[in-house]
Amino acid sequence: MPSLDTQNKRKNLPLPPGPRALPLLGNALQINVSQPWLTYTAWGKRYGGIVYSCILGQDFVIINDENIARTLLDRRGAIYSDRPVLGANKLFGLDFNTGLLPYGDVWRAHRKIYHQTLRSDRAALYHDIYFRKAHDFVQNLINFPDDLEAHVQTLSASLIMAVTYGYETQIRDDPFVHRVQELINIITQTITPERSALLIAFPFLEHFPEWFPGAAFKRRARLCRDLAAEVVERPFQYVIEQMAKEIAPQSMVSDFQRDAIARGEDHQNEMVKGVAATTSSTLHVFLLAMVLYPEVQQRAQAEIDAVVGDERLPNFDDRAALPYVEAICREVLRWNPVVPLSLPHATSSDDTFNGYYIPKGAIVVINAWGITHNEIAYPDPFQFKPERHFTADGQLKDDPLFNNLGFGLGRRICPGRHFAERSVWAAIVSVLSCVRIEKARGPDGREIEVLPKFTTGLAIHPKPFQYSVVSRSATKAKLLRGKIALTA
Ligand code: HEM
Repeated sequence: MPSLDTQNKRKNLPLPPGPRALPLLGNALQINVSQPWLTYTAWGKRYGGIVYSCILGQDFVIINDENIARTLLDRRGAIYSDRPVLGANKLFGLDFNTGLLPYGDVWRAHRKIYHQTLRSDRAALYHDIYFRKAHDFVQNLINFPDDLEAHVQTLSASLIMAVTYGYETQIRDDPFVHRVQELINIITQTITPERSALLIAFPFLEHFPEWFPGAAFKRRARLCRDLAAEVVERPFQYVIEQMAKEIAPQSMVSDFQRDAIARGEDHQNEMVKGVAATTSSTLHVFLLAMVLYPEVQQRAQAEIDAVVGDERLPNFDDRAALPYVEAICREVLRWNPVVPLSLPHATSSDDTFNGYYIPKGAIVVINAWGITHNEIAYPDPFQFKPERHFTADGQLKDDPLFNNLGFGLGRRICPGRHFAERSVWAAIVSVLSCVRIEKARGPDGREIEVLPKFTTGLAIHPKPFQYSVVSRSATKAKLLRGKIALTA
């Protein structure tokens, strides 16, 4: 049942179709809370590309169709670029985060910084760093194959720390990487729009004491606030101290601080926080796919061997000559988008679309998972098939990685996508070039089957699975360890 406000304002226009709602609760009980994208995909099949639902009085518009998503978010950006005001953001000390800011001047100032430091030509300046970290990652995989989760986290957090703050993390077990990861786990598992609808509906929950039964989220909130303050402030202070001593290496923060000082502006600390989860989860998905699809791995390795040979490691100059590796990167984002419902958008004014009324303040959910699992656009959607990204005459489709729906849409599209797609490509091509990822074998010598299972939340990643890592070439292993020069 729509909120009273919505009912009063919609005049004669219907809301988009959707499931019948219960009084007060709305559709709250019909949603699979741990995997809401499954519910939304089922609703999409029944009601179409745009669906209305209501949870505890909060309007939700769910988009299950890429064209509709692009029409509304890309072409009507002035209406569809807000974020829902989620009580949980403030409670968890995350209201500083660009991804959660309302559409307005503060958000614009954040985006300007991202644009200055992460747009395509700037992201290209970090090529050395992407590969240096990718090579550390492959070495970690070879030396400590049981610690996959720690390695993907180290890779993504250390990339971000190096580029953002000029801070070199340890190759393994960096205490700062652990803190960032703790924060990310809380953010991605606790703060979903569906859970936050509870706080919107029952704001008094915020005031329950921490010891109150059922108020466990308040304890997590306090932990999250402390972590967020630490993760944001500590590295920023590090840069400021290094700058004062005139020994700060080049980084996004130091560059930006120098510019800001030159322009006489206040110092700002609005850099990348809490985004490491997406890059690491993407690599996690890639490794899972390689264990499950050895024939895909073999084909990619044959392509790399033919182009790169055994005497050097791949670099960005090889990219155009490796279309199958490119298709693997696209398929990783399609097969299991790590932010399955993107980040929720919200409408900042009323709108009409195809004769439907879209209320102001509605939470707009892009069901990226549902769209990339549509059987018509992607036959056999659960199969990992890089071949689907080629045209019938064998050309890679004109659909570059940085445009992938997995990076969101419209004015809130991921500003880190150029950085992310380059660092993910560097890691994927380095892994494929140097090692084979295989199923692990049990004591009887038989392969251990892998059944893909995922965590839940705003950003998801595969649950631990068993695999083994086999070095493909002694020369490349030496190149990785830096014993011989890295390029031919
Ligand atoms: C494979 C890696 C990544 C994926 C799949 C990804 C995906 C996304 C998605 C789906 C959104 C929401 C877009 C929308 O609302 O329509 C987003 C937003 C965002 N991403 Fe990424 N991202 C990745 C890496 C990064 C990196 C490396 C950075 C920064 C260095 C970054 C910074 C951000 C920021 C700041 C936002 C919020 C933008 C806003 O609200 O205006 N992301 N990302």
